[in-house]
Order: sequence, then C-alpha cells, then structure tokens
Amino acid sequence: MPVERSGHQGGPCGKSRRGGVEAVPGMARREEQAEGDNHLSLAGNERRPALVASLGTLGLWLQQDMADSAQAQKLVYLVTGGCGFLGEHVVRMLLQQEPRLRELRIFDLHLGPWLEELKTGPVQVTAIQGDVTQAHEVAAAMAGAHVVIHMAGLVDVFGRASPETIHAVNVQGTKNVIEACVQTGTQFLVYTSSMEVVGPNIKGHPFYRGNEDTPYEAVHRHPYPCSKALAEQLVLEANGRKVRGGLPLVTCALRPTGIYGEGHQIMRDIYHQGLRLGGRLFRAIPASVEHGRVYVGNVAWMHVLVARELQQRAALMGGQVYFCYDKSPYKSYEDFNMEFLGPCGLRLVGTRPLLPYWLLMLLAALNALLQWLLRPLLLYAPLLNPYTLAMANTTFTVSTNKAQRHFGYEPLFSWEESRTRTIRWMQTMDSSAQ
Ligand SMILES: NC(=O)C1=CN([C@@H]2O[C@H](COP(=O)(O)OP(=O)(O)OC[C@H]3O[C@@H](n4cnc5c(N)ncnc54)[C@H](O)[C@@H]3O)[C@@H](O)[C@H]2O)C=CC1
Ligand SMILES: CC(C)CCC[C@@H](C)[C@H]1CC[C@H]2[C@@H]3[C@H](O)CC4=CC(=O)CC[C@]4(C)[C@H]3CC[C@]12C
Repeated sequence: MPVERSGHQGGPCGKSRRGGVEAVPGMARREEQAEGDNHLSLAGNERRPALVASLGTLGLWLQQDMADSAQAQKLVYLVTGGCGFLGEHVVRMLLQQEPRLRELRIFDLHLGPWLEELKTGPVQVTAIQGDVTQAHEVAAAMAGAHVVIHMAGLVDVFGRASPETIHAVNVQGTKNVIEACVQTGTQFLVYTSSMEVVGPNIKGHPFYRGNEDTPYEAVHRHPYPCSKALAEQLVLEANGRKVRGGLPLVTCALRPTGIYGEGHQIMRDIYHQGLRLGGRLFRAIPASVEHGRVYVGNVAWMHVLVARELQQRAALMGGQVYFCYDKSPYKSYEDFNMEFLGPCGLRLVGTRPLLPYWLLMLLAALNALLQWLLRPLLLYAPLLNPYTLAMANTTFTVSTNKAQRHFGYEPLFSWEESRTRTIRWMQTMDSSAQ
C-alpha cells in the first residue's frame, strides 16, 4: 500500500523534523466520499427522484432502508483505556454517533461503574478488564473486532510512576495492540498520541500556531513524551502490514493538545488547591505564553470520525497524524483555566507572575529533590516540577485544518458550549463536595 507520510521522520526521542506536503487534495476526496456513503448521509435519500414515489416504491424503499440498516449495524469496535477521562467520552460518543456499531468492547485496567448503564441500549457493550502490557489479554479482547481505538496509557508528568512502567504501558502496550491486530485480522487502528510527541522540546522553543508539517526540533527526555513518540512511531510504521486474512493494516494517530472538559482531573486538583488558598490562585506564568487546549467532546468526536473515515479513505489517511483542535481560544494555561474556575468563584491574583522565574525553577527543582528523597517513604508528586514548569512556560499552539481536509472534521461543540458544559460540570462537583 502506498503510504504518504507527513509525520516526523527522525527518531522519537532524538531530533526530528516535520516536513512534506499532502499529495491528495482532501476536499475532492470528501465529495467522492459523500457520494459513496449513502446509508449515513441524508444526501443519498435526497437524490432519489420524488416524482416516481408511488406507494409501492415507497414500500420497497422502506424495506431496502430497513435491510440496509440491519446490515449496516455490523461493526465491532474495541476501545482500550475506554474508562479514562477521554475514554468515557469516546465510548459515549461512539454509542451516539456510530450507527454501524453492533458491539462496543471497552478494555481497561479499571472498569468504571458507569458502564452498567450502557448495557441496556441497542448496541452490545462488553466490558473487559485487562492490561495492555499482557499480549494474550489484548489478543483475546481483539478477536473479531474491526476497529481498535487505542488510548490506554499512563499519563504521568508528575513522577508518580517509574519510567519503566510508563514505557511498559505506553510502548509495550502499543506493540501488543499492533501485534494483536496482525494476529486476529483487525484492520483499522486509531492511536491516541499527544501533542507532546512534538513538543514543547527541552530547549523551550515555542511552537506558535503550528501544523502537522511545521518543522520543529522534537527532542524529549521526559519518559512520558518519549513513550508517546515511540508508540506513535510504531503505529505509523505498522500501516500497511498484512493482517490475518491478507488485508493491509490501516493506522493513524491523533495528537490532542491539552484536553479539558467534564472529568478533567488536573482541573479538579487546581480547583481544590484554589479553595485551600481561600479562593485565590497566584499567577505563575506570564499571560503571553499561549497553550493549546481542546475540548474533550471534540477530541472524542474526532476519534469517532477518524475511525469511520479510515475505513473509507485508507489510501489518504493511512499512516497519517492529525492534531486534535477546535475553536477554544489561545491563552496561557492559567488564563484558560480561569474561564472555568472564575465562574466557580476563584480569582487569579496578579497580572504578572508574582514570583520571578528563577525562583519558580528553584522551587520546582526542590520539589524534584523532595520527591526523590521521600520516595522510599511516600509518594510526593506535586503539580510543580521542572518538566511541568517548562511545559506551562512554553508557547505551544496549533492551527491546522488537516483533519477537516482529510476526513471532514468540524468541531461538534462550539467554544461557548464547551465552556458552558465544563463550568456546569465544575459546579456540580462543587456542590457535591459541600
Ligand atoms: N489528558 C490529556 O490532556 C491528553 C491525553 N492524551 C492521551 O489520551 C489518552 C487518554 O488519556 P486520559 O483519558 O487523559 O488519561 P486517563 O488516565 O484518564 O485514561 C487512561 C486509561 O488507560 C487505562 N490504563 C492505564 N494503564 C493501562 C493498562 N496497562 N492496561 C489497560 N488500561 C490501562 C487507565 O485505567 C485509564 O482508564 C492517553 O493515551 C494520553 O496519552 C493525549 C493528549 C492530551
Ligand atoms: C505549577 C505550574 C505553574 C503550572 C503547572 C501546569 C501543568 C500541571 C500543566 C501545564 C501543561 C500541561 C500538560 C499539557 O497540557 C499537555 C499534556 C499532554 C498530554 O498528553 C498529557 C497531559 C499534559 C502533559 C498536560 C499535563 C499538565 C500540564 C503539564
């Protein structure tokens, strides 16, 4: 299978450069697609000639439509990490927006109680408690699945887990998913990567309104971005491998920027920290440092769409990477959080950082030292460490329409709706905490 690659070419934890242009005009493909995808789009019905609609033909159409939808509801999807923050949104979005779904398998180390409520719907929901580091568990869960969305991962930039564990889950886990696809004949694999595979890099270079082809020196040392970059590379390289039955594996990777929305643990932690400080947060990062953020509902929608369209546009989308984006405003990490924390009664003190940067660096280094010293006794993992400080203090924003061009993505939720939903969630959390 010919693979057009616009992702990075170098080693994941070394120097890499973005580059290359897309060979296939996405818009033209989009129109071809609308022609062929009748059972999902209204356009197919609208094109039918109204004048010949006798009762008989109407009956035939109805029969045909019923047969189509029975046949259409045939796909088995597997979501790894489906009980996490993003996973829950993807699971719910698939059930709402993927009419061809027959069975949805949710594979996670920790299954959520909320899964029970989904088991009464028309789609068979199968919860599988399992570990992606165990190849046999992954292969068993995947047998007979058509599509896998692989988002199970250890998201840890605070030093909670060891580098070895992060590697085992994020890299070995991804290898196991790829090998299970090959063994069982699962042909479509969507990987949830991260903006962190690009940057910010250890040199703190800004990435300002960049896209998938923007050159950037992607050099990482931290275990989390290293593991995500390695895993992404494995997924992209697996595109075109023959799976059981002889068909080619079709893969692609989505790279969300910092995700926010209902269920976001870090937002919850910052909120509680603000409450402990008497309803105040103190500005630490200059307001001019912009950070890319994307609403969880839109990230989920993008996963649903990419998984669907990958099956129709394998030649165009196979081996590709897509940033996850929406219309959320570009702001500093703290100013963006205030969009939600403000309406919940918190105040950000200072128009400029209260502490000089060198002092913050010193505090971050002290936290890292304390974490190391206390490790034999307890887990000390505060939000501030040298890595998170560097992340928060480096501009990283994306501006791209690649997903729109390749598979017709438009955000499902406007910024206003994303904001309102997140505030509403924070306020429920607030009242349930009292
Ligand atoms: N939260 C964010 O801002 C971003 C997240 N991502 C990626 O999105 C994915 C989902 O992230 P979140 O939902 O935020 O994290 P999360 O921690 O809420 O969800 C991860 C899920 O994976 C499961 N998991 C962990 N280890 C596992 C194992 N060994 N076997 C099976 N399941 C396992 C966890 O139980 C959890 O349910 C991750 O791959 C992450 O790297 C990417 C960009 C930004
Ligand atoms: C104490 C500081 C002044 C502020 C600390 C803020 C940090 C906790 C967060 C700043 C940037 C965040 C990361 C960023 O949004 C990108 C991410 C992508 C992922 O794939 C996982 C999450 C994260 C690493 C995210 C984590 C929190 C920050 C470091």
